[in-house]
Amino acid sequence: MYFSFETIPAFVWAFVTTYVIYWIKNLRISRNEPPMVPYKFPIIGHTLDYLFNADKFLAECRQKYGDPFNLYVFGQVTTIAGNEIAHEIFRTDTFSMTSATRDTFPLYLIIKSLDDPETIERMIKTIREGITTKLSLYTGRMQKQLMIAINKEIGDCSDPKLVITAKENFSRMVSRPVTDVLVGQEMSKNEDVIKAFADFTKDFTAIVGLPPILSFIHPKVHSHVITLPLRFGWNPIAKHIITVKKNLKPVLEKRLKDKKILGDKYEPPLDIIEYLMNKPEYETKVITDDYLNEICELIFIIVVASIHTTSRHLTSALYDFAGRPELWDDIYEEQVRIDKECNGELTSQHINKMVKLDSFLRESLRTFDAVTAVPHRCLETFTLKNGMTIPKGRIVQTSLMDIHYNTTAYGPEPRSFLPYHGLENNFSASRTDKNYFIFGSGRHACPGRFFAVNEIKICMHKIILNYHIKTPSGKIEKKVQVGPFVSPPVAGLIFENRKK
Ligand code: HEM
Repeated sequence: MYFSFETIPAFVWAFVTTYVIYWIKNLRISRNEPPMVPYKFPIIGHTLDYLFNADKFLAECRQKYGDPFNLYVFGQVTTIAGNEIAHEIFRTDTFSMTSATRDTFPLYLIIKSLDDPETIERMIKTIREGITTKLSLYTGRMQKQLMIAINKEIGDCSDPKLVITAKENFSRMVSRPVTDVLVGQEMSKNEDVIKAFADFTKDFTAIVGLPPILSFIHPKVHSHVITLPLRFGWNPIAKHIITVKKNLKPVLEKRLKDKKILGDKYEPPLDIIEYLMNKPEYETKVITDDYLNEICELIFIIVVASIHTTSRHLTSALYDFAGRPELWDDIYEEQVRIDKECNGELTSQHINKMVKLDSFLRESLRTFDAVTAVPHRCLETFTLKNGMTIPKGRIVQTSLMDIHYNTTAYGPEPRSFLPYHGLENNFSASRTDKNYFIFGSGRHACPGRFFAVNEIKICMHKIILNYHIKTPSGKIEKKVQVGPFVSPPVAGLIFENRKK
């Protein structure tokens, strides 16, 4: 094709015209839709308010326009659902979280089986049958792994020690029991595997976690550009999968061999790889590369869902504890009493007795401060009970602030930390309800929440028993707010051995 500099203006005009047509078309709001909040600047819409003033801005919109309302953010109309509407969105399969996160978190490019809806169903079943129903059998092992992790990552603090939590040490802490449960006790001794699981999500997010600036053109442009390096073979996180595959292969082969030799006398280890090997769809006589890939992909999807989430909330709960000296004695006393009762060997019953710690954790999860979370895409035009219509393709963001800080459920000061609200109202940390969406809601509510809450409780129980914990400022440390997203504080925590 002939190309000259004279053709450039033509290209620019074509681009601008296409874009303006797309923009006008995209902004067409049908009659029964939630109200569109007015904005000053075309194309930019509400993006700046959403990025730099999300909490206050959304609260003002909610007050003026009710629940739900529409914003124009990063070139897309987005519906914001709060405490009156969100449970309707979460209750129906017409809205999908998997579809909504496809463009912003394209994990399917690394883990190909994610493209098959059956994989998600299989994973959820695996978590429910292989972890949640067996949770009591894992307690001893989780405790052992967490003690190893605490000694390694925090260690002896005869003198006060500042531990920088923004490093990976807390995800390694969480990664140990997860490794034990997923790939077995033998592999949980392997530091490379623990590191591979701990670092996988962080490394993936580092590649794809750019602000969706190109979504102003189209969300697909953003997702295609951020994944370019992956598509062209630069895949720095493949090394984690290779590490796990290399170490997993001999373990699976030994299990197959033992089963063959021992027959009925074979004692199946309790872990997810054994659970999978006994499922008809994973039955095999030989560990081929395809087989290894299939098992590894499922394991890594569980890793992505579990480690980063749990370690963020463990870290945040430790900061919440460290910044509130008025709670230290009360919660410590509960841990001492339970420790004496179980002689240092926790069982599920003992974890259930940590009611103050559980209530404290629920409050830490409630006040985590993410403004919006858990986006869902509308798969078919949907009419809400109030008669409003959400069109096909629309992304609906959940206004966690509106749900978690509503005065009807949490009283006149819903933003204050109410450590025993859960205990007084019989709401455990893992129980979802319409005023507590940290684990989602409805049929797709997080299936790993019982495991996550147990892991955080065991870890906090052991840390509180062994250390005094303070913040460097002696006050409550601020979380890191980036637009509507939030991360735990980064000031570090000061640990000091308790005198026994
Ligand atoms: C504190 C830690 C965790 C938090 C805050 C968390 C939060 C969430 C949320 C908000 C959802 C979306 C729920 C919905 O759409 O209604 C979810 C889904 C999910 N979570 Fe978790 N999660 C955590 C830990 C875990 C763990 C440890 C596992 C695995 C062992 C896990 C596995 C999953 C899976 C498989 C889904 C998808 C469920 C579905 O689509 O049906 N999560 N999680």
